[in-house]
Amino acid sequence: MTSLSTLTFGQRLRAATDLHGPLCAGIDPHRSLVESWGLGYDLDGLRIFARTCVEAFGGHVGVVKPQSAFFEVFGSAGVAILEEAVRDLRAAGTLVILDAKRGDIGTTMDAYAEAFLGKDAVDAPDALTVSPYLGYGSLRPAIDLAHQTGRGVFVLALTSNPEGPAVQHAVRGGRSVAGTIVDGATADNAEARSRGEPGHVGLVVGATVGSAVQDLDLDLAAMGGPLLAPGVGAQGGTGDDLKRVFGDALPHVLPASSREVLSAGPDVDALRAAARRTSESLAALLR
Ligand SMILES: O=c1ccn([C@@H]2O[C@H](COP(=O)(O)O)[C@@H](O)[C@H]2O)c(=O)[nH]1
Repeated sequence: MTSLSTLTFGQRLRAATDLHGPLCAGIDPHRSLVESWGLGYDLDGLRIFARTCVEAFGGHVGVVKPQSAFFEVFGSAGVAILEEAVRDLRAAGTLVILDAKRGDIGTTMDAYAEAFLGKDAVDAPDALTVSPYLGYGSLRPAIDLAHQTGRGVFVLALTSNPEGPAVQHAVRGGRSVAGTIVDGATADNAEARSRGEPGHVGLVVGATVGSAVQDLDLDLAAMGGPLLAPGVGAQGGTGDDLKRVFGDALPHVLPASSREVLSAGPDVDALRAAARRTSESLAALLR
């Protein structure tokens, strides 16, 4: 039997979603959520919140996306809790996309890549979200290192927030900014695509972006990598929105939902059941 660690990120992601469904469950310990679980908004509360999510999702949900910001708020001790969650989720067989949206000039990007995607990275996730707004090419160290270490990256293309279009829809030389990002990912996934396999470069396209994919003439189905779609649930994105936004790219979509699923906590069984219900209804819609 092939060991999981010899598989590429694209292959592992496909196996995880085939087994557990397409949901990417977020771990976003907002103050209001932590308090609604009856916990203090402090290190002890954060630790219990994270461990409860790990117990509910680990081995039961295919993909989990912790939001780094909510752990960084608590300084290095908060980051240690995040690292523990990443380690425990992966040990339970759940893929982890760390939502840290790193992006910088190439030489600094080298260091970010080593920190999160390198072979010696501490408690490294399976994939990292990255921001291309210093230019898609500035992400080269992360894209290449992820490929070498069997990990993935998710590049922001069309984000779910209302401020995104001002930058992402801008056109230069006849191509939108988002279009150049799709083109970059398509090129980086070409080799995997030629082998009929999913690529390791994914894109972030929000469930709330309306007709932008069609308006900007983006061929997401041909991109060859996964499409992480935040905005489902608390931001108003629905299953029908996913259908409208992604069209024939739907089979590649990984819908991400944090607050809506997390609001079923703190009971582990209730949290797990909410994730399972969401995943099942999304699977029926996407496949
Ligand atoms: O375009 C983007 C990119 C990332 N996010 C992140 O996803 C979750 C969404 O949380 P919900 O509670 O389901 O709204 C959060 O961590 C965001 O930072 C996004 O929403 N949109």
